[in-house]
Amino acid sequence: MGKKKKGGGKHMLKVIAIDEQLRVIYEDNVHFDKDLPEFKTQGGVYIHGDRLTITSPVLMWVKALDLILEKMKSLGFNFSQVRALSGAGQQHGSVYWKKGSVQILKNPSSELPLHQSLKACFSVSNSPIWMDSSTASQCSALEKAVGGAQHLASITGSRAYERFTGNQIAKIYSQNPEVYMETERISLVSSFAASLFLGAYAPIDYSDGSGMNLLQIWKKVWSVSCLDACAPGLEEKLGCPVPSHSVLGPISPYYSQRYGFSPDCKIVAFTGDNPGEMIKCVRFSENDYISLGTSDTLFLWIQEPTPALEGHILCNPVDSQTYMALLCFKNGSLMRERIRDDCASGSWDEFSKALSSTVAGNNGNLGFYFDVMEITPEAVGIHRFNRDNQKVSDFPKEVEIRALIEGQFMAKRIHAEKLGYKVMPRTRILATGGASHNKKILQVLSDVFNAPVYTIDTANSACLGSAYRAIHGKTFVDQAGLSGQTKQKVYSSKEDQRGWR
Ligand SMILES: Nc1ncnc2c1ncn2[C@@H]1O[C@H](COP(=O)(O)OP(=O)(O)O)[C@@H](O)[C@H]1O
Ligand SMILES: O=C(CO)[C@@H](O)[C@H](O)COP(=O)(O)O
Repeated sequence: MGKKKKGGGKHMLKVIAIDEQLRVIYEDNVHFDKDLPEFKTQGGVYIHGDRLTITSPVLMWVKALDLILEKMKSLGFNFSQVRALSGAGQQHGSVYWKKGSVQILKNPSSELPLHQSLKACFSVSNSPIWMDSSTASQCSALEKAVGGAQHLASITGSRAYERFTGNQIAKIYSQNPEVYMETERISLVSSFAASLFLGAYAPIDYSDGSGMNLLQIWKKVWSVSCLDACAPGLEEKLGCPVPSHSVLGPISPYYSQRYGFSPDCKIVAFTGDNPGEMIKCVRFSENDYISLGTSDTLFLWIQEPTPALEGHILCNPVDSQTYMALLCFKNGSLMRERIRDDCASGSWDEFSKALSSTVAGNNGNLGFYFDVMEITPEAVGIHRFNRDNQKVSDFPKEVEIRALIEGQFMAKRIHAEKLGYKVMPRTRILATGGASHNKKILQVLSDVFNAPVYTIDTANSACLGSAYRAIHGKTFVDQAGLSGQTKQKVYSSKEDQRGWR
């Protein structure tokens, strides 16, 4: 069974149950705004007056869990059959447990919904989440304390980001030291949800822990210099990080008494939504995954990462010896749509025809297209260069279309390679999102990466990934046949078409 504290956003809690054949046998969700209107959130969050501070009420998450379990019970779901349970939560968000709360967490009354027992357990009632960008000063201080942005990236996999948990904790400590002192444990959203099932503070897993600017990703221990730069006594409040597939222990007796779970049901470490999605999409083999949705996101399997100022390196949730790179490009589909409207009369068919009528390499014509400030790299504007490397102000329409698509994919490959990514003979790219319906676009992707491209279905990815990890954690991976994957090979690179390399 897998649970996830978001879903195509951060606005719902989802549940999926799978059987031994990995078939989905139950699926449901609780929508925070609609099903829990008493919290008055919008999209599951509160946007504060400064427009920078963004939080979610922690008790809303607990109440959502009560609601979804009650719903399953009333529909006759057989909890006693659940052998293992895991989950994924939006990355970076943090939960602050008040001193003494562990006793309540250990032993809540099975007569009451959990949110009633836990209502006084949180020293911060509104949890900072990944959308928050109010910690610019803490980010500069952290980079300065450890010797610069690149040095921080070399330790933790990322330079300082405002949403990353260490900077959020530093802000709470500097603004409310008494609240920080009153806190006995700090959880990520993922380890918080795991704690609710475990009836004890669940450890943070390596993969989600890599989104904090605090974990030394090589030795997989907290970095003392980062901890010290954020707040005093932090190590104790975080607990020891663990591998993402760790079995944390049996489910809390509360769930056996209230819902009929077997006392043998195991809780497998929860992780972040992006690592969870990686697990679902690549399953347990070394694939790379590109989501071509509103924005373009790359999830890459990396053996020897070289953290850079752009992009994130996280510990790999599937294989603790390797890493995953996460790269996000804001100018994805909306940029493609704009060029489609300008150069192909708003028609994807015409856009595709332009790609077919031009040659790979675009006769040396190249462009960078950023209608909005890009994340990777931080740049804006449209920049075109001809075969003589001269800046030009426009291209013929079909050259423009190819320059856009080749430019977008070359940027992805170059930024990925900066992070240590290597295209290998075994490289396979799994593509998803709206633009993955366009085979001409996928052909360019395949040519640029010189690797075969497959399309995959990613509905409920992070949630399903959690359910797979529940099985993975219980180590009956082989019996369950987790190496299979429903996907469709759509395009081969030119080299691949000549035979298997
Ligand atoms: N045939 C197509 N060719 C290229 N892009 C497409 C095509 N069909 C849809 N898209 C793009 O897919 C985008 C939506 O992708 P989707 O994965 O649904 O987005 P989201 O990230 O919001 O989930 C649209 O913005 C659209 O530009
Ligand atoms: O900040 C990040 C990744 O670094 C986000 O991906 C969060 O993990 C939540 O994302 P969505 O709910 O929008 O997918």
